[in-house]
Amino acid sequence: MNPESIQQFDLIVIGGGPAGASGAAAAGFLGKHVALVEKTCDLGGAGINTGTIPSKTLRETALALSGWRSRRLFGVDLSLRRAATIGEFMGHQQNVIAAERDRSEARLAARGVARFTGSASFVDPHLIRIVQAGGTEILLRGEKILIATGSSPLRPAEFCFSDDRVHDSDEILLLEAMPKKLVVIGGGVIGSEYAGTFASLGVETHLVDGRDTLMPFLDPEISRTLASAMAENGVQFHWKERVTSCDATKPGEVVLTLSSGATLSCDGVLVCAGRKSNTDDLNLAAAGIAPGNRGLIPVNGHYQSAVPHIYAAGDVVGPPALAATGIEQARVAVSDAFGSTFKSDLATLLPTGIYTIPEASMIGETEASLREKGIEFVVGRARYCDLPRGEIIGDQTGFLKLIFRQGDMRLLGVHIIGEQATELVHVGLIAMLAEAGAEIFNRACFNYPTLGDLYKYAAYDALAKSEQPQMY
Ligand SMILES: Cc1cc2nc3c(=O)[nH]c(=O)nc-3n(C[C@H](O)[C@H](O)[C@H](O)COP(=O)(O)OP(=O)(O)OC[C@H]3O[C@@H](n4cnc5c(N)ncnc54)[C@H](O)[C@@H]3O)c2cc1C
Ligand SMILES: NC(=O)c1ccc[n+]([C@@H]2O[C@H](COP(=O)([O-])OP(=O)(O)OC[C@H]3O[C@@H](n4cnc5c(N)ncnc54)[C@H](O)[C@@H]3O)[C@@H](O)[C@H]2O)c1
Repeated sequence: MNPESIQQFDLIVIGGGPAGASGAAAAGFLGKHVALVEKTCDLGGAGINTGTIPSKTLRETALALSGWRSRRLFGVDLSLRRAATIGEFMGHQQNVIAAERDRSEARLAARGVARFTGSASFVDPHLIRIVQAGGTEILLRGEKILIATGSSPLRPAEFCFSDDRVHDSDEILLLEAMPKKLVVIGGGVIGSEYAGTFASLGVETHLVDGRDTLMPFLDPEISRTLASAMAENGVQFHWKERVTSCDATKPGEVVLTLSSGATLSCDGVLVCAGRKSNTDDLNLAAAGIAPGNRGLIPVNGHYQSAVPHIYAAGDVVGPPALAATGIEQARVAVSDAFGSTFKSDLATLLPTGIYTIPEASMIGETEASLREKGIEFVVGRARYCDLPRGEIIGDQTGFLKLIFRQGDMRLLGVHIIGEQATELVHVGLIAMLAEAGAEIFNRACFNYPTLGDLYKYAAYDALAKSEQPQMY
């Protein structure tokens, strides 16, 4: 190819998911000449197309169709009296996805980002080849490069994904009929979220996990409460089990054999057994980058790879592998690449929001992490059902748990399960960023009746306990 036909950019972003789109927009905001290359026709990656947005929308649709939120309201029974159709279940998410893709395109256009469609790979550390659908090739040269190619579901060999009853978390969005009995493999975040969604629709739902604790990174009280709430919602757990074989040779039922020898027959299997980085097609060797385990690209605190002008952000660099964090990582990368102070570091406090039924959320320290560090603490709790707002919405299991440092009562950790947990956590997040303690909740006047008041009562609970210094 004639070198004059190679287009030059200040930044080439590979991947149009949350991380790539945010990095490209940030560089455009800084006045840089930016190209964004996305392999598929649609912007959005797992964030908009196959992960975050569809799964959250399906959950909300399932809650509405099943009348789940109103089933505990005295004298009101809006619970599902007929099976939801697949069309009812899937329709809303398709609209939400389309609207969010349009917003993402518009943001990039507003920042003057040039869009390319095709699969990108390295020719040399500055030169990127794009292969388009018809086989046409385009070459771009970038002063800086941001890799944001995301991740894909792991597909363990024992599952026959070629069968249309066996799905990963991408394919579940292509369901053409509602399963009667679904077995979800993996009680991580994806498996737990989808198990709750399907169970709330009345699908017989089984969850198989090799461990014996639901999401062990959660506060143990939250994890236990979540597991029992999910069981009450109809999820049947099979702990300390792995699938050793998946027989989909017969029509009708798929038969799964578990490590204990037990079998489970079902008409739907959803495998949520982790994810791997999308780096196989990038020809990273030509860039001088050696990926690690599951294809992860090693980076420093500014998301710079071993090759100084090449950055990587989002799922492709590994945990926490969230849309929330990928977006911020890409902004840090772009700031560093162009010497801007716009965003020098990733926030030290990163929330976790889990859209199970019920929701759970956390930020900061756990009791276990504080014990490990030898820091004395006081825990304050407030239950949804002890507040009028909790009573009004009929949330009988929800609670907020605040962890304060003994002595100065500075807030160190927030753990919530219940309605709006993923929103409520932000009150605690801001208090923690402001380095505030229990006193801020004493001073604050919250709307009444609200779930915000949980913070006040949990703080009062902790203040009362702090009179007797000990570890609670
Ligand atoms: C079911 C599910 C639910 C989730 N729920 C949440 C949630 O509630 N909250 C949350 O914060 N996170 C959630 N996540 C995680 C979140 O979706 C990811 O962390 C996020 O999408 C990662 O963004 P990314 O930009 O790094 O990668 P991706 O979103 O994976 O995007 C990468 C893009 O790069 C493109 N690409 C790959 N290779 C190439 C190439 N060679 N050339 C050009 N383009 C390429 C891909 O086509 C893709 O569009 C969820 C994930 C799943 C699967
Ligand atoms: N709300 C959110 O923030 C959100 C929602 C969904 C996904 N995500 C992101 O998606 C990523 C991946 O999630 P995931 O749930 O697929 O993976 P994961 O690694 O979190 O969980 C996988 C689970 O599957 C189990 N497992 C694996 N193989 C198994 C087997 N053969 N038999 C039985 N159990 C098995 C593991 O014990 C584990 O509990 C996470 O990193 C998370 O960051 C985030």
